[in-house]
Amino acid sequence: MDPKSTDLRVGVRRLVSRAGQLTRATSGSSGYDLASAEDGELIILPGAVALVRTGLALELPPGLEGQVRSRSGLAARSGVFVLNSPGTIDSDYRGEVKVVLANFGDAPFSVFPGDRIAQLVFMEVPNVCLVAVDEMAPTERGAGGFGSSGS
Ligand SMILES: O=c1ccn([C@H]2C[C@H](O)[C@@H](COP(=O)(O)OP(=O)(O)OP(=O)(O)O)O2)c(=O)[nH]1
Ligand SMILES: [Mg+2]
Repeated sequence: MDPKSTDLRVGVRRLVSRAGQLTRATSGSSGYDLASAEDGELIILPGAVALVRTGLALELPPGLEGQVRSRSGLAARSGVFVLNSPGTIDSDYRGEVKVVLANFGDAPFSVFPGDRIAQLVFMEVPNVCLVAVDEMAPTERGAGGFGSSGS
């Protein structure tokens, strides 16, 4: 795809030859699919969690993060999901992107090299200026939370 002048440059480094390419299933997909770069089958037992290698490292520009999100098909069909979804890939991280994959299903789940196990969505992180305050503007919700609006 030809880069447009408005595109944010994201460097992608493949750490191992078996690492997949970051691609989107369709041009309208939000997420780039993350595939397993483990060197063999990985079996995640029911109730277990595995840290799955992607073999990829990213160079994100300041102000951009990567969010590691579950794939709904894996969640709906197998009960397999990204435990910490959305996982945060910090812009200053230069290590390997890994996926914390949990199996909530009732059967062992096999991950083979190249299997698409999660997706990566790029999101802009606004710069904020934190200011200590003693008073806050009142709102209708106030301190209500955790079901305060009813079931
Ligand atoms: O699903 C994830 C979540 C994080 N990371 C990597 C990239 C991220 O920049 C780094 C730190 O993530 P996080 O801040 O969530 O972890 P932490 O427990 O706060 O560790 P740290 O103290 O290193 O920030 O770990 C992943 O590869 N996959
Ligand atoms: Mg952290």
